[in-house]
Amino acid sequence: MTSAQHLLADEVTVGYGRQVVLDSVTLRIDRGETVGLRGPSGSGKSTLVRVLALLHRPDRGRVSIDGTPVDAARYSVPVAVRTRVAALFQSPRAAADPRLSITDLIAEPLRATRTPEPVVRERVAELADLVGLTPDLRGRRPHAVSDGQLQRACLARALVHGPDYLLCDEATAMLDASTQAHVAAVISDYQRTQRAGVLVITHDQTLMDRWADRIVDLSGLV
Ligand SMILES: Nc1ncnc2c1ncn2[C@@H]1O[C@H](COP(=O)(O)OP(=O)(O)OP(=O)(O)O)[C@@H](O)[C@H]1O
Repeated sequence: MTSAQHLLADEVTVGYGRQVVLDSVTLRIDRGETVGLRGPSGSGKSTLVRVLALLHRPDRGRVSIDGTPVDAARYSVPVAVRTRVAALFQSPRAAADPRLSITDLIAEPLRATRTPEPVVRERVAELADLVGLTPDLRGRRPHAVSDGQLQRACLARALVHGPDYLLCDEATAMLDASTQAHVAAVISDYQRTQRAGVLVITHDQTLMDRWADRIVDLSGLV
């Protein structure tokens, strides 16, 4: 019997105060596929991403990774499990610590899991190359690079542990056309070569149609 290879939100319910945002929603992302998630503004797409990324614990229901249920929030989950899932959000400035250099930003998740420093340096250089960050940019801090360059760094950081699942929440929305195309291409290549499962949220219907293997509508997931 082959083991399950999917990231699953299973009958997940989330409310903020009295507002129920997700009501028993089930969504499955298989390894090797790109799922597009759409739904009206405010329908809970970002909330579902935070639940799947183990950043928000649902009120009911659960997330499972490759068939193993995850019942705790991110930092109570063992490293080997939580590093299987990474997320990339719309605003790199909100996600990046302004005190860190681009290199340290990418390295942060590796250092947090006590990776030996020579391995950190090698992996950061490899990923910075992959996302197109030239060496002159790597010592700069976030205020000294563009949004597009910072989002490339956030993508490198998201990939640094080699996640099996990557969640992209409007990750290319703030980027100019050429950076958007490059970031999307890096994610697609990663998805193919690592057989990763990818979730994409974008308001750009053309990009969604091109990128996703299948598209699910959040309003149809209850
Ligand atoms: N931390 C929070 N506290 C209170 N309410 C929240 C919080 N986060 C989201 N909400 C509310 O939950 C609802 C769903 O928000 P969410 O961002 O998940 O939707 P979305 O589908 O991603 O929207 P959009 O397409 O506009 O980004 C909205 O009404 C929002 O105001």
